[in-house]
Amino acid sequence: MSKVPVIVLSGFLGSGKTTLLLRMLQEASAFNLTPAVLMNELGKQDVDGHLLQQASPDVNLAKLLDGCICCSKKSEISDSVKQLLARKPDVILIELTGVANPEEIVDALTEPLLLSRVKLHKVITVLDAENVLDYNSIFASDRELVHTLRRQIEVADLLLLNKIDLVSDKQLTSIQKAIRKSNERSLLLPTTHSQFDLELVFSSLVSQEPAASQAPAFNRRLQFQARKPAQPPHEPSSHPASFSRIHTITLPIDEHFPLTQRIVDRYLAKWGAALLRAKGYLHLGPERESVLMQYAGKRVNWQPASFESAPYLVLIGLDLDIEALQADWHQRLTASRD
Ligand SMILES: Nc1nc2c(ncn2[C@@H]2O[C@H](COP(=O)(O)OP(=O)(O)OP(=O)(O)O)[C@@H](O)[C@H]2O)c(=O)[nH]1
Repeated sequence: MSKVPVIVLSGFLGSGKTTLLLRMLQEASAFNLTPAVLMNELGKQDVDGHLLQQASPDVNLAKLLDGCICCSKKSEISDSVKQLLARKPDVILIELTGVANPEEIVDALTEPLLLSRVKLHKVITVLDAENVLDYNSIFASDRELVHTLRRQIEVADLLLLNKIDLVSDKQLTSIQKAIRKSNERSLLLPTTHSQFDLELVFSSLVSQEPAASQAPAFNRRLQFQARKPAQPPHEPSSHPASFSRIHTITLPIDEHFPLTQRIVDRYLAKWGAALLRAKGYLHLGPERESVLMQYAGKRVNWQPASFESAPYLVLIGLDLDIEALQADWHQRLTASRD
C-alpha cells in the first residue's frame, strides 16, 4: 500500500496559512489530486473551518479545536489522520496553529500505526513579512515561543515570505537576509496572499517520488526515526510546550445589543497592542449584516460573509488580562444600547 503524502502548513498567527490552504484546495483538482485537510485552531470557535467549508464544501475535513497539536491535542492527531485516511485522499494537508512547532507533528506522524500509512512530503512555513523580524523582541520574555518560531523557519522545506505588499523593497531585502541566517537551504519565495506556482508542491505528488537525496529534510528525518524502536503513541513530548502563555478567549455576543464596526474598531484600538490575533463572524447594525473580521499583524480586515449561526469573536494574545478584556467588551456592548 503506497503511503499518503502529508504537507504541513506552519507559520505564526495570521501569517497567511489559511489563505494558502484555500488556494491549495482550489488548485488541487487541476493536478488531479483529492486532498483531505486536518485543521488545528487554538480557539473553541472555528473561523478557518467555516471559511474552508464555504470555499470547498466537499472537502474531507477533520478539525482539532481548542488547543494546539503541539501539546494538549497531540494524542488526537493519530485518530484524526486515520479518519482522513479512511476516505482515501491523494494528499493530506495539515494546517498547524501559529504557535506549533512543526517538529511536533512529525513526531506524531511517526507513531507505529501511522508510519506505514503516511509520509511527510513538505513543511511549508508562511511568514508575515511586515512583522516577522519583530518577534524576537516582542516575545523576548518567552523563550519557548521564540524557539518555536525559529524552528518554524529552520525546519521548513519551503518558506513563503508573505504579505510583501506591506513592506518596501529595501525592507524586503533585509528581511530575506535575516531569514537566510536561520535557513539557507530552502526555497524562499516572496508572496502576496500566499500566491505562488503550486506546481512546485503538487507536481512531485503526481509524478514519481523524489530521489532519497532530494527528499525534504523532514522526510529524511522521518525515515531515520522509523528505524528507531517504536515510541509509545502518546508519550509526553520532549519539546517544550510553546503556547503555555498564549491565551485564547471567546467574547460572548448578546444579539440584544446592536453591534457596530465602530465598537469593534474602538475595542481593538484599545486592546490591539496586547493581541496577537483576533477573528470572528459578527452581525452588524440593525440589518444584522454578516461580516468576517480578521485582526492580524496589527491590521484589521473586514469582509462580507455569509454566516447564519451565532456570532462570536475570538481573541488570542500573550498573558492576556482576560477579566479586563471581558469587562470592557461587556461595558461597550451595554453602552451601545443606551
Ligand atoms: N495585506 C495582506 N494581507 C494578507 C496577505 N495574506 C493574507 N492576508 C490577510 O491576513 C489575515 C490572516 O490570514 P490567514 O490566512 O487567516 O492567516 P493564518 O496564518 O491562517 O491565521 P491563523 O490561522 O489565525 O494563524 C487575513 O485577513 C488575510 O486576508 C497578504 O499577502 N497581504
